[in-house]
Amino acid sequence: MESTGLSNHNSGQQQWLGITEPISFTGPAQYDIDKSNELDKYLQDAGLYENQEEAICREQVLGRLDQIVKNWVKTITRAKGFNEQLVQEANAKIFTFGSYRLGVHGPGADIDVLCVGPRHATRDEDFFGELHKMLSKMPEVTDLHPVPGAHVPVMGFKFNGVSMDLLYANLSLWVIPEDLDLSQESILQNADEQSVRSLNGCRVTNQILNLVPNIQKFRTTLRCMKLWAKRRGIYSNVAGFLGGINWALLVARICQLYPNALPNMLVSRFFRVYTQWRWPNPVMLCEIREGSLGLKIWDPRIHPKDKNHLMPIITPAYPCMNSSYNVSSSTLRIMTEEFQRGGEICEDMEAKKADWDTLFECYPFFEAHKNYLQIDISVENPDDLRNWKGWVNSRLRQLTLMIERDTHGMLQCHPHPGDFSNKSQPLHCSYFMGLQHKQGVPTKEGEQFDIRLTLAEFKHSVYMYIQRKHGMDIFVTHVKRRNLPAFVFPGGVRPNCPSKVTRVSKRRSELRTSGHGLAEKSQEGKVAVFGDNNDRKRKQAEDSVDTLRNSKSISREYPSGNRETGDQKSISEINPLLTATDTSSSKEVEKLGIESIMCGPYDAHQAFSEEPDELENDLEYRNKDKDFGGNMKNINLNSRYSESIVAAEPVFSQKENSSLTHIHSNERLEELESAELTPPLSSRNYTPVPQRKSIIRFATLGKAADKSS
Ligand SMILES: Nc1ncnc2c1ncn2[C@@H]1O[C@H](COP(=O)(O)OP(=O)(O)OP(=O)(O)O)[C@@H](O)[C@H]1O
Ligand SMILES: [Mg+2]
Ligand SMILES: [Mg+2]
Repeated sequence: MESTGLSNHNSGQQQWLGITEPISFTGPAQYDIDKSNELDKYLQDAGLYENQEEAICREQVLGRLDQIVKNWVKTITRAKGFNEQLVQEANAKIFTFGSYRLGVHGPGADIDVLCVGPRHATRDEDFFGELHKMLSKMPEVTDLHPVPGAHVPVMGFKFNGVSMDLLYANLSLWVIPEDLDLSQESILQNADEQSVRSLNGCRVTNQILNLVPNIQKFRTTLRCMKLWAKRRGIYSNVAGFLGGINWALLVARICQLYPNALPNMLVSRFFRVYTQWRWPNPVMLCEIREGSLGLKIWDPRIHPKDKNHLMPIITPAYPCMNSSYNVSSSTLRIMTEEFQRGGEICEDMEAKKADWDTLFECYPFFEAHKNYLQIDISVENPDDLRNWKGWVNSRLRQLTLMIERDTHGMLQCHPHPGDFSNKSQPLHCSYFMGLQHKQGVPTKEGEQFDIRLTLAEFKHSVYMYIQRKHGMDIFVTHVKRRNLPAFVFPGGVRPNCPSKVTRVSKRRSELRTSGHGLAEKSQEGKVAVFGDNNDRKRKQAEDSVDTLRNSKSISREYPSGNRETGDQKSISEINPLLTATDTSSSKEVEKLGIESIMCGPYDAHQAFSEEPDELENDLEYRNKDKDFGGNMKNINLNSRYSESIVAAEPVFSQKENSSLTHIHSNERLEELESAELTPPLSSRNYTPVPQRKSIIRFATLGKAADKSS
């Protein structure tokens, strides 16, 4: 049985959850009560909650699905010749997990469901065979899409219009009891790898709910962070950002660290903690247990590959794993900037200089860069589009890694997590990536980057899709901002003038507008965020806690928490490290608190002495685990990539070339210009959209080059 994680330690009168003591037991001030109510309303107005009718529909669908798997298991038990008693006893059961189980799903979200079956109900023959056949005959079931070869095999479909991801765990039990408890470790005994992975989702979701001090506050905060991450373009596991599970774990840890905080406080502490977090120190909700079954757990001290993880967010159920292995240095940098921006806006909100709208502003992706890569894909048959899209989407992360590798990190990629399509071309779809010169590094006179080979290599790897059909094509082009196709803009209409400059983090704007010495500047910026000014604000907030203690006005929606410990003294008491500091400077105290929770057996300096090699690691992982249903042909990609990575010769060249990147050192902001048209290296019968150039050339042409910017 997994531990509930409730700590026996007492801090004053408080029990707490997690691997360290909380940073603060402070409860809400009136400001927090108001702000949390405002946030609730914002989330409701944003349409995040489904209505009663939809909720009932989901429950009915789940009831029907449970009946279906129960019928299925009886059918296959009988067909296998078992006696009537076993047929009667034969049982299968469904469990929900993911955002639906956590209670943070929005209208239209999928329901993640695990079907648990007895030992004689096999995955390949019975689940992906017989059950698939039964579902395919049901009129309520549409879009049935089995992916038996995936890392976590899944059957996707819609049931009465509700999207479902159905996994299967084949247990070693002959009979599945109705009150089966998935939390017990023995459930994993003799289960195959896929079953262990499939069970993991439910076990993790249950543990998260056990490990947060207040589920309702966790839910509201998580809904907020999910909406925020989607608006800021950083919600996507496959693109190298974070997905639902990762956001849930990050929020859950904040809930542990601030057990009495309301959602608005949790949101601001989220940004504060994760801006200061020294990755790759892992975020964990509980200790990583070794367990008794010898299953592989995340441990960079033992497994060299685990050292490559840049932003480890560890799942809390045995066998503990890192849920965010897709994060790269680029996506980590982008997310860190967003955390910084979020933190600054929360502080401005306290000063009444910003509101929730400011925080949730959409990231202006198509205004943020001057240069983009457009990745167009096409098929000949509508049935092929889903597979080809899924495959290419799962490979795009390679492109960013390859470009950054081949330009020695001087060109940075910013992937857009979504896809775009032009209504007039239903068999096409496009992905986009922003390109920018590495921030904070002065460019050299005449510096050029040639990424043609990189693109060719990428396309070559994409074309190795083993299920590739005739007409499945990909075409990559460089586009300047002014030449972006209209279909990427809302309503398919290109805005006449760029939207009002949206709020970026102070750190990012410093990096954009300064030349040399930016790394130091960003450090200064960071200090400033947590400097004197904030201590003053924090003091004000805590003063208002005291004021509230004497106040009778308590909101109905968010009654203020236990305030017995809501003062600075209690923070000092709970954490010996904090007692050594000047308690009048509570922000500094919190900062030390954040530092202290990162120490431990997985300390970054100890565990991560080697330079990570994301690309090699990722390719090896993908190649082996076939995480997107299709297989790659068996060629040794890894050794080839490793050679490129270690190559002493720079990949970029100084000589004149029709497809080079020129970045002149005396320009602060690079301007990129399309090259003369050169035939594409591998365009395979695809007709490019006019105006775009097939080969990439980047040139700094001075500030006047891009009149549209
Ligand atoms: N990278 C991963 N590592 C571990 N578990 C994962 C991972 N990706 C998905 N899962 C499991 O599968 C569940 C469902 O994944 P899904 O992508 O549907 O996200 P979700 O949490 O349900 O959020 P969403 O609202 O986006 O659907 C997760 O909650 C998690 O338990
Ligand atoms: Mg889901
Ligand atoms: Mg899902």
